[in-house]
Amino acid sequence: MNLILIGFMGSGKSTIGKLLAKQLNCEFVDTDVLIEKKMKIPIKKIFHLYGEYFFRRLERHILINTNPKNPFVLATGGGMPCFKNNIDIMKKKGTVVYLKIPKKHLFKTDNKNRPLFNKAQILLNKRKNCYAKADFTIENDKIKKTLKNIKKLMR
Ligand SMILES: Nc1ncnc2c1ncn2[C@@H]1O[C@H](COP(=O)(O)OP(=O)(O)OP(=O)(O)O)[C@@H](O)[C@H]1O
Ligand SMILES: O=C(O)C1=C[C@@H](O)[C@@H](O)[C@H](O)C1
Ligand SMILES: [Mg+2]
Repeated sequence: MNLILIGFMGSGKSTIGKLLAKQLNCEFVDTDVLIEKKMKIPIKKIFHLYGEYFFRRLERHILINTNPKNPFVLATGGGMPCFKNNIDIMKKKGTVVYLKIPKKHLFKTDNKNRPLFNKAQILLNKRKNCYAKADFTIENDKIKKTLKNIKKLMR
């Protein structure tokens, strides 16, 4: 089973994705990491130099062209599912899980390297409907519990 984690910036997609892949013994792919490797500069700089639309197109290209041969866990960028029909592409590639940040954690994480964080509340409202298209929603309160809950979905 392929798992695709979506959710707002700082919701834990990369953290949970990495741990989950280890526990499930499958491949872990993080689209933000792939983009930084491809461009050889941090995401913040990509936004600064080329703008958001460039980044979104690059993200979509990475999504379409990332097709691991083995079962995988894919951690995505926070805005990826909400651009064009990316969410439909994701749902064709695997089971999409929306990692929801509990209200008490929202805005507490270190987000200085996330270029869009200053408009976080507006963005979150805009993206709610898109995130709701995921196959499942899991609240990421405690890491251990989140991992357990995601694994339950796979039984
Ligand atoms: N359940 C949790 N409880 C407390 N801290 C958490 C939890 N899940 C993740 N974190 C922490 O929150 C921070 C953000 O997590 P992470 O980088 O995995 O988010 P992300 O969804 O990948 O963000 P982005 O969209 O910007 O890539 C990290 O410092 C991580 O250790
Ligand atoms: O929510 C967003 O739009 C983003 C989240 C991060 O994962 C990165 O993809 C980038 O900082 C943009
Ligand atoms: Mg991440």
